[in-house]
Amino acid sequence: MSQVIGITGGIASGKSSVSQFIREELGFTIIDADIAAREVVEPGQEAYQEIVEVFGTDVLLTDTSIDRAKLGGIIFYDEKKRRKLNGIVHPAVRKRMLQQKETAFELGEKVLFMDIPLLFESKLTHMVDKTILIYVDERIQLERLMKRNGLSEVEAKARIDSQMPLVEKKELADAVINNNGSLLESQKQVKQVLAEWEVI
Ligand SMILES: CC(C)(COP(=O)(O)OP(=O)(O)OC[C@H]1O[C@@H](n2cnc3c(N)ncnc32)[C@H](O)[C@@H]1O)[C@@H](O)C(=O)NCCC(=O)NCCS
Ligand SMILES: Nc1ncnc2c1ncn2[C@@H]1O[C@H](COP(=O)(O)OP(=O)(O)OP(=O)(O)O)[C@@H](O)[C@H]1O
Repeated sequence: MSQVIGITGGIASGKSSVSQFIREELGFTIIDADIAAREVVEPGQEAYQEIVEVFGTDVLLTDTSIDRAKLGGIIFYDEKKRRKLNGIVHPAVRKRMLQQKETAFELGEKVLFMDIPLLFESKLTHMVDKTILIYVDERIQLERLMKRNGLSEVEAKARIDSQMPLVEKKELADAVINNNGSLLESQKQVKQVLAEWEVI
């Protein structure tokens, strides 16, 4: 029987690092919502035009692509605008991910993973059979986010605060990977969970 496992977490909690391990070391397909969200806003795509209509040409770079830093600087500080952007981008992302899932299953894959940051916030659990949460304490999340994106504490905090707290997500997930430690320790936990679920 085919199965979809959802990987979720918070911004900079380690989803991509864990997904990379599952793809490269364990050999599974990962469908990534962040990548889909980039593709559907490329010039010429449906969501692109809507973003320009709502947010104006101010959020475009000179090559006409979306200025992600600028758009982020708007929507992470304004819930109304964030909802507006989500309303434009999320339906297109869901559609794209479902197409990718169909293709993978048609190619004979039995288990695949979807990396969806806003799985619980957007109530997308119906898209997956089981959920794995990549958890970190908020202090570590803040530090890793500031470092990776070169953000100030205020900027990083605004991004974290735009999401459901990871302690709340813990209650909703089928399995929790504690990524406070090294990546190797997290990889061990992932293998343990997948072995318990008889996926590997
Ligand atoms: C605001 C945008 C332009 C900023 O782009 P940027 O390249 O800086 O960030 P990136 O897309 O890589 O996202 C990084 C992380 O930010 C968080 N995040 C992104 N969008 C949102 C959102 N609307 N609400 C809460 N958290 C978000 C996620 O944890 C995501 O993994 C971009 O994130 C975006 O278009 N967001 C709306 C679509 C969306 O919700 N994407 C997330 C999953 S579908
Ligand atoms: N166990 C770890 N130890 C040290 N650094 C880590 C660990 N896990 C992840 N990181 C680092 O923390 C940052 C965030 O990790 P990653 O990009 O995997 O998170 P993410 O959840 O995919 O983030 P986002 O949703 O924002 O794209 C990266 O710079 C990554 O190298």
